[in-house]
Amino acid sequence: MALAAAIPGVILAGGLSSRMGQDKARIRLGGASLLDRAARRLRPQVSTLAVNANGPVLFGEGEELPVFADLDAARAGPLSGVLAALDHTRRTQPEASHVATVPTDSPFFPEDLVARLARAVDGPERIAVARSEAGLHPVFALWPVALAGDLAAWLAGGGALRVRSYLERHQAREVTFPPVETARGSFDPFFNINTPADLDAAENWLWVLER
Ligand SMILES: Nc1nc2c(ncn2[C@@H]2O[C@H](COP(=O)(O)OP(=O)(O)OP(=O)(O)O)[C@@H](O)[C@H]2O)c(=O)[nH]1
Ligand SMILES: [Mg+2]
Repeated sequence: MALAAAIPGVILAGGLSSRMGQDKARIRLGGASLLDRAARRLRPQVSTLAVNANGPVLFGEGEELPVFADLDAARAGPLSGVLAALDHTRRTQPEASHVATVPTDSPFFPEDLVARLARAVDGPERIAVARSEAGLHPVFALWPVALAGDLAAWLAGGGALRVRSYLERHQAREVTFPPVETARGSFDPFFNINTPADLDAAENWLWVLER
């Protein structure tokens, strides 16, 4: 199946950031917020861009984007954001077959993420998800709009909240991405900032990359 060229993108920023202790989307890394960084990186890869968040969103120097919240207050983890993304896409871009999601807290994700995931999609109900040496990265995925009803029923029916369980249920296609090579060694392109220590590590990799 040739995926329609136009794939919308959504940045998932609806979590609680409890390990960081403050909204991760607003945290600054090398002079830009994590949200602005994610937007800058995803923008060239998608047709339109929006943000899933459950509180106020701050666009610093970045482009102002449409924001939509979870459909209910359950805060059932990343799948709540995915469901909201499917609903948003169905309403705003009825012609799109899939929507791409990335989290707000992984500033180094691949610049060919969406293109490579799209090549793995072989049908209108196929999910494609990213993998690297570090493992599976369940929120870096292309989600079929056709699964909106199925995912809503899965969450409402008390289906497992783990994204992995939902990916297994639908036999998602996995696409493996290589490490980022630098003069100081390699690191995972899906490096994820959950804690203040992770932020320090990200500052170091950014410094190395900009050298
Ligand atoms: N919409 C929505 N997104 C969520 C929810 N929980 C997590 N996410 C998103 O899922 C992705 C992975 O989340 P984590 O980094 O594990 O969680 P977090 O809630 O942001 O941070 P912690 O509270 O420290 O776990 C991020 O993009 C989050 O914004 C939720 O209940 N609703
Ligand atoms: Mg995280």
